[in-house]
Amino acid sequence: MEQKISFTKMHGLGNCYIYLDGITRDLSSIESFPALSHQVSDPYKGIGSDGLILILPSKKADVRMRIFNKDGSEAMNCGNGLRCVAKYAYEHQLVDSRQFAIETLSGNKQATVHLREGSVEEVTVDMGEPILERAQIPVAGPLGGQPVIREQLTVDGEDYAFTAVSMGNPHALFFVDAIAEAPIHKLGALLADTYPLFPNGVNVGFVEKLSDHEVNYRVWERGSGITQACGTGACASVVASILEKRVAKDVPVTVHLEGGDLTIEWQSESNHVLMTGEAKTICDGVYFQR
Ligand SMILES: N[C@H](CCC[C@H](N)C(=O)O)C(=O)O
Repeated sequence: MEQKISFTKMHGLGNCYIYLDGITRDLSSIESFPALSHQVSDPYKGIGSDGLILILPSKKADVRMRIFNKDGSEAMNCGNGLRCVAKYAYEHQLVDSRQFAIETLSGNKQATVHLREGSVEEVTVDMGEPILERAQIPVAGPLGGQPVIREQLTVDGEDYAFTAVSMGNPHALFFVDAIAEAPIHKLGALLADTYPLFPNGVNVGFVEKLSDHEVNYRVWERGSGITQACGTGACASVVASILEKRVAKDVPVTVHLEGGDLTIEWQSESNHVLMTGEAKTICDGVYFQR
């Protein structure tokens, strides 16, 4: 039986999701969110997106975000999604302040978001602490709390080095001399979803340092493939750049992504990572699920 599902399509730097409001609407008639994410993400038979995001009531924070990739897998966090949830919740009066907390599945439990004064399209998110312990990211291999910094990886006879960071979701960062030459298709397709070294899969990122406060970053996302932008990945790219001593802490770094720029800062005092960038609404609509 067909059911009509109201949605809002939003993006952060071109990383677009279908957002369902589970606070003012009842989503209990939807049988499977993973299946719905796969359906709506299809650009020809669905709406076209990088996945599905639910805005839900929370017992621990002001609102709760759940995020599903194109392939239906549920992720622990989504930076671009957090900025768009912040915009949606404020504009739809689901919260009564420009600053509030959003619960995610991330180990950091919740992110604090702040809509910049005078704007509903510029959001700063306190993403909490990066997770660097190998087993927590997770990366397979010797147990222990050591961070994974410039670990060697040989693929088809080619040697690579990566640094691994979790922002609640796992990222492997490869530094390249020129982002245009990053082996994003080769390593993305191989590592993102079923490679044994990454038991939960991994978002595969490529970073080119441009200056002490500027990097280029591109990504093949776990569960969604190449996207225009990845907020948690941009955070991970700056953390990895600092771990590899390419840039310094406490410096706002401009991360240039395919879809635009984010400003990321890893602060020494709090050990938290701050992310600032846009959040845009594309359209409201009704999806006919069959
Ligand atoms: N594909 C990611 C989730 C989406 C993250 C990204 N779109 C962001 O903005 O952080 C994962 O499976 O961990």
